[in-house]
Order: sequence, then C-alpha cells, then structure tokens
Amino acid sequence: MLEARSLAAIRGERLVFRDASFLLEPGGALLLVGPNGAGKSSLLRLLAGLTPPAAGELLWDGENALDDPPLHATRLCFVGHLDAIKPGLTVAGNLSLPRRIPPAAIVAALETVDLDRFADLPARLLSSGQRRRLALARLALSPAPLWLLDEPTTGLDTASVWRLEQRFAGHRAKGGMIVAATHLPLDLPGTQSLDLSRIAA
Ligand SMILES: Nc1ncnc2c1ncn2[C@@H]1O[C@H](COP(=O)(O)OP(=O)(O)OP(=O)(O)O)[C@@H](O)[C@H]1O
Repeated sequence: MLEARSLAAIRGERLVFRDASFLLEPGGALLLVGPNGAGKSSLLRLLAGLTPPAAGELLWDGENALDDPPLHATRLCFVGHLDAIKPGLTVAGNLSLPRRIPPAAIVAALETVDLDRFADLPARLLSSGQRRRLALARLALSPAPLWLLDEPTTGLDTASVWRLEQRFAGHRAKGGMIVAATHLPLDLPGTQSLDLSRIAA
C-alpha cells in the first residue's frame, strides 16, 4: 500500500504544490492531472525517490518509503516522459540495460508492445511512437508492484493505447499499482485522480 501524506515539492526555488495526499491500495490506480507546469512530473519523481519532498511523508505499507532508497527502488518501475532510449543500440539491446536479460524475455517484452519484429533494428530508426512503446516494454521486464508513468500514451496509436490499457488491467489484477500523469483520457476502471492544479502553491 502506498500512502502520500501532505507532500510538497520545490523545483528550483519555487514551491510547485503542497498537500498532495492519496492512498493507493494493491490493484489501485491514480491519475495525476492538471495543466502544464502543475507538478505532475515533479510528483512522480518524488514518488520514485528521485527528489526529496519539501514536506510531508511517503509511506509504503505504513513505513517511511524513503528511509531506504535502494529498497524503494526495487518496488517501482518508472517510465519517464523522456524515453531514455540509447539510439546506437538495437531495439533489443536497449532492453538489456542496465543488466543482462535472457533473450527470450526480451522478445516476450517486445511482443507486449508489438515491436518484436524490430528487435535487431538500431533504436535511432524508430518513430517517436515506437520509441515510446520501447520504453513501455520495460514494464514487462520488471517485477515491481508500483508503475510510475509519465504521459504513457503520448504518441501512441489507438491499438497501442488499447494494448497498454489491457496491460494495466493485468498488472492491477495481480495486485500491482499504477500512478500515471496524463493529459489524455485513459480507460482505467475504478481509478482515483488527483488534480494538481487544485493544490498548486
Ligand atoms: N529541474 C527543474 N528546475 C527548476 N524548475 C523545474 C525543474 N523541473 C520542473 N520545474 C518547474 O516545476 C514546475 C512543475 O513542472 P512539472 O514538469 O512537474 O509539471 P507537469 O505538470 O508535469 O507539466 P507538463 O504537463 O507540462 O508535463 C514547472 O513550473 C517547471 O518549470
């Protein structure tokens, strides 16, 4: 269970939001919404333990989640809005980072985003939507219960959005949790949403 209690974020010198609170149970999903600059990416970074909160607490099963950053990192898979693709590596090679993964697992991960036929192509040749799909293929290789996703559907075609929604449903059915920042509608039944513009500082 992930619980945020009155989190606040400072970026640069500026307080971006304060009093961000939510409770996410296993199988739950939370959409972060709000206009550009409201702080959706900042909150995701904070939930990932990449930047410390200016105030408030983040709890995992009732314990301070950020006390042990390496442990917290094992709980989550973060797909940021910059896809972090290495253009000089092949599509398959990108999934072998930062650790070696068995080839069969890589093919299976690429199948989840319909990129398996491009496995040996240099990643620099992918379209922007295909690059996004490659970044999202990492979800299939991670056992982490918490998925943190920044604009996961940007640039995706309709079929890819549908496939991703199916994967979200499968992850939640196994007790996984999802926090996604988005400007686009996502079909996630029973989802909470947090409007960052309401808690902008
Ligand atoms: N590294 C940084 N240094 C200083 N300010 C930053 C930094 N990163 C973000 N900000 C500022 O923090 C605020 C929140 O940015 P953030 O990226 O979290 O918003 P967002 O809601 O995700 O926006 P968008 O919808 O455009 O992706 C913005 O005003 C932005 O200028």
